[in-house]
Amino acid sequence: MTVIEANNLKKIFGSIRALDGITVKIPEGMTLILGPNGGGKSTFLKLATGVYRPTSGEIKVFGETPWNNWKVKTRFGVAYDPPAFPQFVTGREWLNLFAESRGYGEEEVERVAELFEVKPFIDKRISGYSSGMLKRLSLAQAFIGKPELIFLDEPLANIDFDSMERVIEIIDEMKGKTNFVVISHIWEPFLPLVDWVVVIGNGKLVLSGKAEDVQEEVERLFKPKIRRSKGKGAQEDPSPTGQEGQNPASG
Ligand SMILES: Nc1ncnc2c1ncn2[C@@H]1O[C@H](COP(=O)(O)OP(=O)(O)OP(=O)(O)O)[C@@H](O)[C@H]1O
Repeated sequence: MTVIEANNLKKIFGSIRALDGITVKIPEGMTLILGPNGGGKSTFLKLATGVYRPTSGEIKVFGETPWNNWKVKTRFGVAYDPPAFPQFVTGREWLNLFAESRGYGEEEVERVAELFEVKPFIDKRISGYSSGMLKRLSLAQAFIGKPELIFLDEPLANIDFDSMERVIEIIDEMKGKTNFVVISHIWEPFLPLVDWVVVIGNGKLVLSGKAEDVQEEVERLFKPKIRRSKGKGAQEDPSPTGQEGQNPASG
């Protein structure tokens, strides 16, 4: 089944062609959207979630146009990047309000707060949250009510390693019951879970295909090739302590 379908989708901001005619079908399961900075990934997500209206063309989620469509919006959860919240309420107040708008109560807020370890700071005002806390709050919000589809924009950004593992585990546990569309520059941890990959660059569709079929291409395009300079002062093989030639084990 197709979950998201775009036909010649365009979004233009003044002179910027953020999306320049994307035609793609995203099937059920977990989809990873990749691409260079400024390529149009977040714009695609905001069109899919009804934040933006297409300049031309169309996008459909569950067969419906998300712009101005409150009903279809209740069928998915979203965590945007960067997360945006009102500043002068607490995390709990915000999550309660959001849950209530979807017909859920405080128990559901407790569940997602537990899931993403938001509880230690849930009663503090959001204005005092660190970027990692904001990210965890945004993830908790996206999972309220176990929606049929969850969009996550950079879910691993700004969170510590333990939280990263947790996010991957949670998605793994929910896979099969929930569809995921994830944008992430840190994509390797997701590879074992991914069914479909979409690459958007320069406002255009670069590729779209089954994860197993495009994995090599994705690695070729996005695997970081970091070369260290061998110039003056560079060390071939630094010791973990940084004390070259003073390894206590060597005497
Ligand atoms: N609201 C906006 N107003 C004007 N220009 C915008 C707006 N949103 C995005 N853009 C521009 O559209 C282009 C695509 O941006 P977008 O955020 O979709 O890219 P991205 O692939 O998500 O990038 P990144 O990996 O850096 O997050 C960029 O040139 C960006 O500056």
